[in-house]
Amino acid sequence: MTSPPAAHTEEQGETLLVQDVPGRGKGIVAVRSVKKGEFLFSEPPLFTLPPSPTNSNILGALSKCTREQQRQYFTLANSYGKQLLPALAIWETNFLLLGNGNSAKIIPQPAQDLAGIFLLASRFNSSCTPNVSKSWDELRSVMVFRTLRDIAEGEELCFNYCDVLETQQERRRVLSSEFGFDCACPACCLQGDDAAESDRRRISVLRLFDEVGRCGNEPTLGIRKIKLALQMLKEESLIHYEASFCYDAFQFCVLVSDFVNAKAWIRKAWEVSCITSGPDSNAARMFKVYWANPRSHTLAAVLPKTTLSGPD
Ligand SMILES: C[S@@+](CC[C@H](N)C(=O)[O-])C[C@H]1O[C@@H](n2cnc3c(N)ncnc32)[C@H](O)[C@@H]1O
Repeated sequence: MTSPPAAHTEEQGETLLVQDVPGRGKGIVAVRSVKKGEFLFSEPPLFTLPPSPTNSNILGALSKCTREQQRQYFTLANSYGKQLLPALAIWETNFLLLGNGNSAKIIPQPAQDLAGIFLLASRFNSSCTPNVSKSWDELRSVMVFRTLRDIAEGEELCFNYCDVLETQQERRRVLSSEFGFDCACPACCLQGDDAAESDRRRISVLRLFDEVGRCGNEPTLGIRKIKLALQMLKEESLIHYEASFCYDAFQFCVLVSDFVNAKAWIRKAWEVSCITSGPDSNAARMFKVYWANPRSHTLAAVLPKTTLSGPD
């Protein structure tokens, strides 16, 4: 029998508590204030399987776990009641893809075709304005959780189960049909003008992603759109995707040999990726290399020289 996988929390001392959260079953709550970008814990999966296993695949994986691990597995939340067999229902309620679900989609995520069960992280509820990021550490085979903003003592810690750049209606539809619950997060509880304004910003950011990608020959326009997207992400308290936009801005700057502003943008991309994925992540490491030497980028000096602008 393998020894029980344990979440690695000792660096933080007493930071988290699993407790009942009104209307959402159990959840994870901060027992002290936590700074933005802090490491919360890392956790190895209890077991991993391809994302759509059968009930017997799951029972097979559980048979290799200790009795205590099996017992803990069957205490996890089940959003499917009797619609599915218990082991499968618990898997469907709690599995996490082994990938970096919420940072810039710049670096390929080789482990995305596997999913896993994490006994502690299964207690994270979902928020569409999350304050926690999760990233899969391929080298150490652990999921790493960090804070995306400053957290007050007593605040619930949540990551997002679905794409935060969708409208409230679409997010609620996905969370209901694919995850089996009605989302009660603050963003999904907005009503009237507030809900419409939040939808408008999130959809605009999604549209700007696409538009920025089509600005290859118009770097000035590209940077203007990036600044607009960053402003809307800030207004939505979504740090997600910031690093990706900053990396795009860096590329516009190197295209036209504006290496001063290129450095400012890639520095910001590095800072954000340290918060969302940690300083040892592939993205943070790549940004650091370009920060040291922006001229090493393959797009350097492809267009006529001009000066753009740096982050606000
Ligand atoms: C992975 S578990 C999270 C921990 C769970 N609350 C528990 O008691 O163990 C997922 C389940 O938590 C509940 N949940 C998570 N996020 C929620 C949210 N934003 N609104 C309402 N329920 C939520 C749903 O029942 C969902 O199926």
